[in-house]
Amino acid sequence: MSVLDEIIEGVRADLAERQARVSLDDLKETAAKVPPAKDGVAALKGEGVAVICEVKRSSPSKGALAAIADPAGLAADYEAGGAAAISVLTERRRFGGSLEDLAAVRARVDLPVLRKDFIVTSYQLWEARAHGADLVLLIVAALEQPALVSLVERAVSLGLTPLVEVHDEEEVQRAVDAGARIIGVNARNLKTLEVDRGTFARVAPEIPDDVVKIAESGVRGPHDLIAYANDGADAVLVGESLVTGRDPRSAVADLVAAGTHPALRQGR
Ligand SMILES: O=C(O)c1ccccc1NCC(=O)[C@H](O)[C@H](O)COP(=O)(O)O
Repeated sequence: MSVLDEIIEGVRADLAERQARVSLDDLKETAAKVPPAKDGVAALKGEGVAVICEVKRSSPSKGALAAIADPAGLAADYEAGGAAAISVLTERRRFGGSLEDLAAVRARVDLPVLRKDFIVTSYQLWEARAHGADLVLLIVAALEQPALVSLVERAVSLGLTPLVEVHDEEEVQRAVDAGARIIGVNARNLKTLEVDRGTFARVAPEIPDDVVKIAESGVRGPHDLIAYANDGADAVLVGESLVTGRDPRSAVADLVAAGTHPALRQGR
């Protein structure tokens, strides 16, 4: 069984518990009271390279990263540093996240918030909306094509912006066919967990011009952002280096400064 399969097995078990506790009707009722979702595409397609900052306590590849007792406080620091959006890992077993983290972050920041999880059913989309998410991650490698198409459509119908994650050229085609307007190329191989920063440069040319391109994983600092930007990234998604650093706010500010530097614009 691959790491991805193992993660999804755990996600399904946790999901079954939540579904037994909270009916879909109740979730829909809660979602109806939440303010409308913010436009994820608009937030990520600005002048410079947008920086999406992640709330990430642990990971399958690295184990424990940071305790993050106050995820909303961390998100507020990210916002003050100039983040374009906040990614909240809500998977519990491997990443130490929760829907409570998502709701807390939503209540604290004005930025678009991404529910980053392993979404396999529309129930999880309703959960995302009910807890205030604006965007949701859909991983092509985790979904058969009919399920991907239906989750993209359902997400959009709920006002959510899907960020569709790919790892190779074939998955780009599937994401485009499913109607993705934002595609994230994850440099982390979900079978080996190794990060290959060259993945974005190989895969991004297959993504149509009108689709927002996000480089995910492996950003250690401004030099990695600049490399991804030179390969065509509209945005980067950063977790580990921010949560393990001493000053997340200034680390984000450094990334944002690099992403808006005039010299970068000339080459794009
Ligand atoms: O981070 C992992 O080990 C991981 C393993 C398996 C599936 C997903 C995983 N991470 C999710 C992400 O995509 C990253 O959290 C995100 O791109 C940020 O990456 P990084 O800046 O390298 O923490």
